[in-house]
Amino acid sequence: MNTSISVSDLCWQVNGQPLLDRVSFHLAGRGMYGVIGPNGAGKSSLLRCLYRFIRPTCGEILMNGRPLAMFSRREFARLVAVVPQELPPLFELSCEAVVAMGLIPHKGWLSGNNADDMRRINTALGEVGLEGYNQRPFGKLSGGEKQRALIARALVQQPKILILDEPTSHLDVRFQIEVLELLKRLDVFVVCTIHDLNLASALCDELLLLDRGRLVAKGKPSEVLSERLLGEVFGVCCTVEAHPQHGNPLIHYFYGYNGTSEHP
Ligand SMILES: Nc1ncnc2c1ncn2[C@@H]1O[C@H](COP(=O)(O)OP(=O)(O)OP(=O)(O)O)[C@@H](O)[C@H]1O
Repeated sequence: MNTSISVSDLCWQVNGQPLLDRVSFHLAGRGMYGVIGPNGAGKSSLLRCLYRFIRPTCGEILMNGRPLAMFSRREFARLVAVVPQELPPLFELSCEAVVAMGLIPHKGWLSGNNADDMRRINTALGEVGLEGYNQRPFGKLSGGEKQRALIARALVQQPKILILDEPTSHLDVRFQIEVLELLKRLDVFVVCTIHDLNLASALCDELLLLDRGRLVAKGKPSEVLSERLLGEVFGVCCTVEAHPQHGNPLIHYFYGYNGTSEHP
C-alpha cells in the first residue's frame, strides 16, 4: 500500500488559543515533505500531533487510511520513527545503546543484539558519519553528533514514515546537506521541519507553509517559495531565482529591511 498521511480540519487549542487552526492536507507516496514557517507558526505542534505526542482538540489524522488512535503502540512504532527537536538526556548510555533503541519495536526490550542487529546499528552509524562511535557516551557527544546518533536510531527502526523536527538544527553545512540527502535517498516517507528555506527548496519534494497555526500554502518549492509569500509570512525582503544546479528557488535576502518598506 502507498504510504499516506491525511489531515482534516486539525485544531489544537491551549487555553482557548488556537495554535493549530483547521489544518488540512493529504500527502501520498514516498517523498520528502518539508514543514516551513516562522517561529511559533505551529510546525512542531503539527508534528507532535502526527506522532501522537499531543492529542488535537478536533479534526482527524489518518496514516495509510487508518485513524491514529487505531494503532497499537507497537504497530505505531513500527510505522513511524521520530527524531525530536530536543536532544534527550540519555547521558548514561553509549552511542551504540542509543541507536539500538530503534530495534525495540521489532524485538522488545530484553533481547540482546545479534549479529544482524549489530550490522544494522553499524550501517546506520556509518550512514550518519559516526562509524566507530559505538562506545562513546551519548551525553558527551557534541550537539550535531547527538542529532546524527538520533537519526541513526530512527534509521535502525526501519520505519515507513520518518518524522523529524529540525533534523539539521545542530549540524554544520556539510552534514546538513549530507543528512538531508541521506533522508531523501531512503525508501521512506519523510516529514520534517526545516528553517533553512534554501535547503528545503533544494531537497524537499513538497513544502507545507504554516503561519500562525494555519496552512497557508502547499506545493512544490517553486509554488510555495515566492517573493510575495516569503514577504507576507516571514516579513523579509528577498528575490528568488532558479538555482543554477537544481532549478528550484534560490532565495537572496536583503538586509536592513524592517518589514515595512518594499526594499532597503
Ligand atoms: N504545550 C504548549 N502550551 C502552550 N503553548 C504552546 C505549547 N506548545 C507550543 N505552544 C505555543 O504554540 C505556538 C507554536 O509552537 P510550535 O513549537 O509548534 O512552533 P514552531 O513553528 O515549531 O516554532 P519554532 O520555529 O520556533 O520551533 C507557540 O506560540 C508556542 O509558544
